[in-house]
Amino acid sequence: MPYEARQPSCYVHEMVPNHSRQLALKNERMDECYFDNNLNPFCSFAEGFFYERKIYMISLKAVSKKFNTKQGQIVAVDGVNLDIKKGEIFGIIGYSGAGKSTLIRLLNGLEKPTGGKIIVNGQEITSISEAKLRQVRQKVSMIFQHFNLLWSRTVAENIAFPLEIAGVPKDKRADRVNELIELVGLEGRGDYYPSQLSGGQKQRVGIARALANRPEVLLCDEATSALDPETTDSILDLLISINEKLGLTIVLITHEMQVIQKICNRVAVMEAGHVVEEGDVLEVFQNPKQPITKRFVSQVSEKGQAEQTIQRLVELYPNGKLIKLVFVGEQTEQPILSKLIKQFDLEVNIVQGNISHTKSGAFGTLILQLEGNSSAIEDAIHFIHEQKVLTEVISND
Ligand SMILES: Nc1ncnc2c1ncn2[C@@H]1O[C@H](COP(=O)(O)OP(=O)(O)OP(=O)(O)O)[C@@H](O)[C@H]1O
Repeated sequence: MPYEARQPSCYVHEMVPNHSRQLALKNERMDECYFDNNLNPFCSFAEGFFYERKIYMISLKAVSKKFNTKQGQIVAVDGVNLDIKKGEIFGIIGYSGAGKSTLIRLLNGLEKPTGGKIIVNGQEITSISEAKLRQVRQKVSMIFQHFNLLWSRTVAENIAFPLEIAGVPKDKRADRVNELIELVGLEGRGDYYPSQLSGGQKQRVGIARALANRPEVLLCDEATSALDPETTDSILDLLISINEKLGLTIVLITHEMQVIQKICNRVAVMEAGHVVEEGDVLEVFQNPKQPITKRFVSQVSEKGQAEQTIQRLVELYPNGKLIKLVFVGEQTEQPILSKLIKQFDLEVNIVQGNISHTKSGAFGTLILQLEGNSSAIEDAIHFIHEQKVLTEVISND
């Protein structure tokens, strides 16, 4: 249902009637309609409730894309439903072959779906003419992993290119190019050729060029995958600032959870052509549901990495008991291990350990495998407790 019920009292004082939009709503059989001061979202009064119409910049309804190849049919995108809000940064993550590139190319009409509907800024783009599609594309621009710059043109000429195509007069082009060069932090580089720029600078040119015709949506196709981590960070910062300054909706595809973590409001996880999980980034990080999402989240969370390591150790050391000791400060200097071996009739194997030194002291963990009779193991754990070392049993045989 496209409407969300609200208690009547919550919006009344913020709304002004808007007659032109009332006409638009007549078809939707609403009794009355009101708008907030920004005319967005608009609401209507019907059956005693206010309904807030959710405004989406992009909606995908049961979208599929199949390719017929010599080897048979490939279903690259399979029945995807997605709603991307105006002004948000939306990330689509998946491993290679999941269907991300195909999906993003569907959003600006570079690919035509074999099933379903795609609505961009209120316009259904799946069945419109090529001429109309070209207009939509001016409002939905794209940046690429390998920048796709014109190598024989300078930075300024690259940025001016979409303006030339759109028929913007020369003097206006020059002003807009200067504005864009400043926006992306390339002052003084206007006369350089792409070959004279670093990877990060090339992507800045790509971003400036994509923004030239004031798009409403920026699609980013693995835009930072060819960059080193530091440059990636600076390009992501630039995307955040553009999103905030211009209110631009950004849709990006990536296979790196760091990118999602750093800049996205919401994320969809793709696997084998399907969106298998979707939600606010924080929620997905805190409570990933699907195995593939858990794997992506573990790329970036220490907890996730530790869980993965422990899982591996449990498989590698199935006998006895695996215990984890956590040392903090002075405990790191105690000879616990030698006492343990001397006092108890046990096989003690060090499975993994690390100590990190920080300005405020040392801390570390040690994972041990204890093999022997069960009462000796219990006594040993009790002994470690007495030394005030935090102990956790992570597996029993
Ligand atoms: N033009 C095409 N013709 C035939 N098959 C295609 C075409 N484009 C994509 N595919 C196939 O569709 C599937 C999804 O590909 P897609 O490139 O969308 O995935 P991806 O998640 O972007 O992966 P990658 O990051 O490796 O590009 C793959 O099996 C791919 O081989």
